[in-house]
Amino acid sequence: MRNEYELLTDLYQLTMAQGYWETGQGATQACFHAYFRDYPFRGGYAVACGFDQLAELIDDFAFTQDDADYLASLDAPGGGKLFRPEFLEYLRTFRLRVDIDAPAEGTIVFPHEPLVRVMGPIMDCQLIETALLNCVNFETLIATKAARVCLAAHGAPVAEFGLRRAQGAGGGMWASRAAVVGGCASTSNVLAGKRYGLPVSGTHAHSWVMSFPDELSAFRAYAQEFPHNCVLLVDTYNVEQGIENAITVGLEMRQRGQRLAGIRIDSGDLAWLAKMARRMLDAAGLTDCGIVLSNDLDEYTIQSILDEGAPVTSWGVGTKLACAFDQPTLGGVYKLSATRAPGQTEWTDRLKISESAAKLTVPGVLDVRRYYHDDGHIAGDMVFDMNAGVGEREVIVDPLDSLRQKNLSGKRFETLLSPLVRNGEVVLDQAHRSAMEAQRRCREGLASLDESQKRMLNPHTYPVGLEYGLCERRRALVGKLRGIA
Ligand SMILES: Nc1ncnc2c1ncn2[C@@H]1O[C@H](COP(=O)(O)OP(=O)(O)OP(=O)(O)O)[C@@H](O)[C@H]1O
Ligand SMILES: O=P(O)(O)OC[C@H]1O[C@H](OP(=O)(O)OP(=O)(O)O)[C@H](O)[C@@H]1O
Ligand SMILES: O=C(O)c1cccnc1
Repeated sequence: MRNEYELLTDLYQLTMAQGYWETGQGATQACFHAYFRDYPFRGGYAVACGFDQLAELIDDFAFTQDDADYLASLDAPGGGKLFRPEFLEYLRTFRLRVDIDAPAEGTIVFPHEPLVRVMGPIMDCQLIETALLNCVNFETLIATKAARVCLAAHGAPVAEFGLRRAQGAGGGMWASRAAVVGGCASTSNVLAGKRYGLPVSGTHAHSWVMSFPDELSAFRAYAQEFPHNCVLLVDTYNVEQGIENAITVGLEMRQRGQRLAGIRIDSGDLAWLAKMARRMLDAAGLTDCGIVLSNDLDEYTIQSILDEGAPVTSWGVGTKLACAFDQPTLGGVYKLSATRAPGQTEWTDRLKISESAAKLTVPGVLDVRRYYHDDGHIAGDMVFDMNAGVGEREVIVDPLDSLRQKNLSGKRFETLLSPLVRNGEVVLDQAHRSAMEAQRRCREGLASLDESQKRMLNPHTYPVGLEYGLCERRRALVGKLRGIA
């Protein structure tokens, strides 16, 4: 079945499109940027994600006769039809003509810098706005949550278990992929594994144990069936008794030349129980049997359990990861920053002024330079206008407080945005769209952050600023628009 992404939008995008088409305004070239304003989860970074989905959206974007028939059926509130038949006829042959640039998935990103740049006829740019924000906002949020959870786990593998609690099937699919981009070693979501090439993993449920006359026979049956990846859930009735039964089965497996891979504890005081389990397993000689913990975990409970010295081999994290439990949205926006009349070469700055400094937009056709210290840690991000370039003094100015400035001259840098779509065609090859490749990039990106930016409590704020000349230009434009310059 087609995804029908062309209709996965707010109605006003389509009514504006008809207006643009009718007035001839639709041919005006526009530049939009998607960005977010606040660090998710009160953290110190975010993990860019959702661009594979965005590429799929662009690939599939076409209005069918069925779409046109549906739109033709919509009544205008005051009477008559909402859409003109000539416009719907135009949509039938419409092809997107946008250029889209974004950082590679898995790149570490920060508030107030462009996460996606879209350029093309203004009508085209707006027709994709809602669906673009839908996938980039959600996936960036979940990839960031996953990175936080995995950092808290200190390298022990985290399996994503959230599908059953995710926000619908679509949310579950994207959450599983984004969780792996953010660092999860695997997902329990089989369709996501198939569709996105993610490692899948799993243990067994309490129902397996409950369906047998007793726990020991349930464990024995499971070990017979899955001798190569046997993780036994020990908390169906009594954890201590469950561990003893697992030990019995583990020793039987050893006699057959097999290994009990682990036990899973899914309730109670997980730190206390994990320590008890380790003592019992070691005393029985099963020192190579791992301990998997699950049950309503997130980065905070994982940190607390590890702070208590719990000997944990791996983690299963579901609900609080797949639903971004403590912050359900990233709040990313999509703002017009420049326009160009048909046939012209020069871009005209566009600015939205708001009483709140945080909501003042940035004009121009923007990109980001990421500067590095000699030791490989990142030093600061500069938002600059691609057409104006960067002045000789590589100074960034905090967009919310112009007194805060930082000189980045002489440091090594890279530019973050790279081509994803050109003239409506996806140009990023499949290899660069892989979730596992994005996971590697995310790991490297997290290693380039200072520890102070990764801590959970009041992390250090990373310097992101406007290039000095761009900041001055914005200041002048604000004055002009307010009639004070
Ligand atoms: N040592 C620990 N430190 C911090 N948090 C913990 C620790 N052990 C367990 N937790 C967390 O405490 C919460 C306990 O939740 P809850 O009371 O629902 O668990 P439970 O008693 O096992 O019941 P249920 O069977 O319904 O899951 C979970 O979020 C779990 O992750
Ligand atoms: O706790 P999460 O992070 O969401 O991880 C997934 C949970 O899903 C399963 O429980 P189940 O759905 O059977 O419910 P339960 O809470 O009663 O264990 C599993 O045993 C985990 O506890
Ligand atoms: O495989 C598991 O252990 C699993 C999968 C989904 C949810 N809870 C646990």
